[in-house]
Amino acid sequence: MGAASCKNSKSSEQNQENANKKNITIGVFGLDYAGKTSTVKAIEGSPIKHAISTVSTNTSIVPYPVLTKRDEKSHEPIQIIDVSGRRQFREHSWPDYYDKIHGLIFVLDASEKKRIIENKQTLEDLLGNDKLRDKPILILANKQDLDGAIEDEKEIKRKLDIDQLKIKYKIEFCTAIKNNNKDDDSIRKGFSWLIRTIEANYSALNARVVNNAKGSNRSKPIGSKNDRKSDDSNSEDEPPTPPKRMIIPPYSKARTDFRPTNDSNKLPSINHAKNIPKPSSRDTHSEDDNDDDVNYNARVRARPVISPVDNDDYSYNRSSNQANTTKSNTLTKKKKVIGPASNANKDTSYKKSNDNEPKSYRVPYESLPEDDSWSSMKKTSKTNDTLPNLYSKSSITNDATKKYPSPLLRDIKPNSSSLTSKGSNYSDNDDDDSFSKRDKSKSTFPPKTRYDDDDDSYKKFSSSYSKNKPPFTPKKTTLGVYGADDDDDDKLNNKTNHRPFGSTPTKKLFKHDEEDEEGSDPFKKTSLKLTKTVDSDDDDKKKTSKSYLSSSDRLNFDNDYRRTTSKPPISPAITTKRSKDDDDDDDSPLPKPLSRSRFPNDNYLSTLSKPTNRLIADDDDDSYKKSPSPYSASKSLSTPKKPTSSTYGADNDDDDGKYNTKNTHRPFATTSTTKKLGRFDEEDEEDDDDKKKITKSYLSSSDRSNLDNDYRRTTTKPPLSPATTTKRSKDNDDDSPPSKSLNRSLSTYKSATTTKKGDDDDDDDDDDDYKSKSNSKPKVPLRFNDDDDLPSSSSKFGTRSKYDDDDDDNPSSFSKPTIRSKYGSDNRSSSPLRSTSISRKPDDKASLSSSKVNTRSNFEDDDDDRPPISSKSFNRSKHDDDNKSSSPLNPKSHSKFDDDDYPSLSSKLATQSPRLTARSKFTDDDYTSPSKKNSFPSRDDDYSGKGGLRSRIGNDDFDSNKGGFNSARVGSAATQRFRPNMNDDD
Ligand SMILES: Nc1nc2c(ncn2[C@@H]2O[C@H](COP(=O)(O)OP(=O)(O)OP(=O)(O)O)[C@@H](O)[C@H]2O)c(=O)[nH]1
Ligand SMILES: [Mg+2]
Repeated sequence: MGAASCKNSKSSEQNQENANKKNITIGVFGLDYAGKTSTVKAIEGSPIKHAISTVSTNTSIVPYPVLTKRDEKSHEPIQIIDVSGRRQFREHSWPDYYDKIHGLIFVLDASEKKRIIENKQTLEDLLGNDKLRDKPILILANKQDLDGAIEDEKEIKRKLDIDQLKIKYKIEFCTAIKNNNKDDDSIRKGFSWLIRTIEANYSALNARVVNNAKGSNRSKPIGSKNDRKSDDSNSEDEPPTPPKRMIIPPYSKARTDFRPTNDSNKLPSINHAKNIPKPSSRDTHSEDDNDDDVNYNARVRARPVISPVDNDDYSYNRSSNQANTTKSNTLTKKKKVIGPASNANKDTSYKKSNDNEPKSYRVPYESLPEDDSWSSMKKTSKTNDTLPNLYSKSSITNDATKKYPSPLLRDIKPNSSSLTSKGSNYSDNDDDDSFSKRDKSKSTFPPKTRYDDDDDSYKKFSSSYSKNKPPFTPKKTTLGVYGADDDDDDKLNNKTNHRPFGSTPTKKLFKHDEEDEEGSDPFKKTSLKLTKTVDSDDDDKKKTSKSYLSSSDRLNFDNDYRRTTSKPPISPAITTKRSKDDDDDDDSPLPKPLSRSRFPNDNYLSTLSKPTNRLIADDDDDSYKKSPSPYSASKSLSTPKKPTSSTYGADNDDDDGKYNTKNTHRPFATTSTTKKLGRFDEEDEEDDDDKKKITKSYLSSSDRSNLDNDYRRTTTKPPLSPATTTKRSKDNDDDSPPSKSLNRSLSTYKSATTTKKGDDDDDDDDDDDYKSKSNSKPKVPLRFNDDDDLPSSSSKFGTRSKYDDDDDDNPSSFSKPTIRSKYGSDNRSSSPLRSTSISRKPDDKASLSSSKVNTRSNFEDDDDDRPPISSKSFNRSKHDDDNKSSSPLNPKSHSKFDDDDYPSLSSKLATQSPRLTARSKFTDDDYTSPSKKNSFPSRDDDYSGKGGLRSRIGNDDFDSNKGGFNSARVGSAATQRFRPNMNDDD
């Protein structure tokens, strides 16, 4: 009896423990380059010095920040979803995770004041989303180590307009990266707060998560083993089935079907470029997608990339956007591209793609360790998450679910937990404290942190928890282990010292696009693959990362590509140029002075100097000119984005109901974490119009970049003469009807000008830029006024205009036009040289990916992001983008997140040499003067950019960074170089 009772009590105790276990999922959001990934690494206990831009989504499992071993037992590890901050991801991928997370972390680059408005809007969108309503949020003002970083909490609150935020939030000032052995404990402190807060409200929060999961057809909580298992089997053997509920956006009808019904679990989420073969879909996701107009030919030939999922997402977004915002312009086109052909063949295509793909690629996918037990998690494997891509039908801003009034306005339900009642959850309570602490720590750097105590252990630990997907199962919730007291942080920290957040290897799912041009079937080219990479060592990772981070490394990659390329570069000039850029070019007799990454614009100059323009050579040029721009239509459809929180309706409490409903309509569909846009069917080539559409819609920056790469390989034709390019740009001005987009852009320009007249400072900049382009004058745009005082013109274009200020901050860039132009064009120019014929070697990437760093993104960035140099694309990006933003018809249509905003630098530079020049100058400065920001140049305001032209310009820089450079970002270091120091201006 005694034994039995003891046993019973023990089992009951275990049951209780299990019941108490909470599966918590945290989403990490923020603009690109904010430091999200770095933050996650820090939470994992393995801070890194250089992070690589995330292409899709990474899922990490970190140990619960426990105080005691018992706590450890009683808690499930925490799943952290690290998403890409790129605009397209923000719009299309982020919403997929909103209903799966219990809380979120918003990371912003506090040193990048130029993007503060963008941060504000992004945060606003997040908090305004019904799915995130009342979910606690930790706001991390990152990069405090950089000069000019906002250190004042009040200032942050004011700039982010969260003073009145009713939800539970906390602001922490942190430095996510390793900073000279100075550990910043604020991240973990904030994280602990977040977890505690979630636990305090776990029942309600988890109910929403679970309900949402159930609501979806494949409703299964994230990490559900069984589900994943079944899903996997399906994914392997069965063709994807269309999502049950599809919203067909006007332009993307054909495509919508195409999305696989796989569960998020089953579908691989894509992460870092390292796992993805060069031609991979990353491009599609790149922010630069806006430049879709870019060469259709290049795309089709060089690299068909498409993920059905992505397309679908876009379509979804688009539909939603149409209702509310202007964001989804390019997306629709993309859908078209994929369209019918894809539908017809989709099932078979999938299979084909799988069959055709190299086994090596398939293996990782098959071997997805979904069922890995916890022990397996401890393996040092690093995998990208398999997080599900839910169908996000709404963009961040446009989410249909956003019915609720701005979080700022709404009240929060009282939390049952003591914590809540205590109010500790609210940032106010902790803010001062934390802030003061932070200051202290700052002054007394390095502050003592648990890292300090147990660096070794924690480091070791970091990888131990990696798991592809945690076997999360919703369990009965109880009050958080943590007391109401927020002060637990210290304890937690202490604890954590001994038990640092284990890093979790992430599974990386990616779609592998075969470059088989043979296959007309787009699907054929696209395949979803799950790659599991095993990271043995943090050190190794670091090493790898370092190796890749350098621009030279990128160059190497490029070189590798080139080597792979069967065709030699066409023009010696180009070769020279290239050789210059690429350190690795053994073949090139020329010296390797600078890394391309550093001087993105080099190509540009070279291009100019070169007689021929690749774009011209393209067969599609004519068509492109003639082709109507579907884009414009889509744009016209787009509606101005909701500007502020005020827009949000009154607070609704129906979350659950809505949630469920939503879920029903939006089942977890997707799989691949990464959504990739841009899919090219060779069949499409037949139709010029289609081509055009496709090009526009699909040419994300990444795609463009890819195209570029492909281009280089394949392109046999020399680039057009600079004169031609210039002419083109001029033509645009002249109202020459090259394309609707151009016309539009033109009109936009005009309208912008008209509207702006008198606003030389802000809006005129755009015009100036435009003019300058045509004139080839590197004129420094007036637009670069400081931030916040945007003139009315800015308002026209939306919030972005506000960011114009930032640009102004970088006047120096203009002063250095020459340099910039020089470097800016590198990517492009090089691209044409490359011949498409060379199929990308997955191996290349694989090899790269082998580096445990998040190199994947790097690779993709490098190769893929490079936009093709086609003049079309340039013109288009420029004009289209501008048009959108500045279109008089849709004055506000320009959503801050428009893809256009991220036109590929190269594209713009190519065609708009004059403008580019000005731009380039700007960019160059940024690039050239990284010193301003400790080699962490802040990004241009371009993002935020003035709504209209200006933003584009700025964006262009960005794009170049992302598309060209970003894509090229091999390592964070390289990235840093690329990133313009806009902050410096401030
Ligand atoms: N100086 C400094 N640099 C940082 C800090 N945190 C991140 N970085 C750098 O900023 C760059 C971007 O960091 P990531 O962690 O990749 O940023 P992210 O938000 O994940 O960016 P995406 O994945 O592109 O969305 C990298 O070069 C990092 O090394 C910081 O606290 N201080
Ligand atoms: Mg990242």
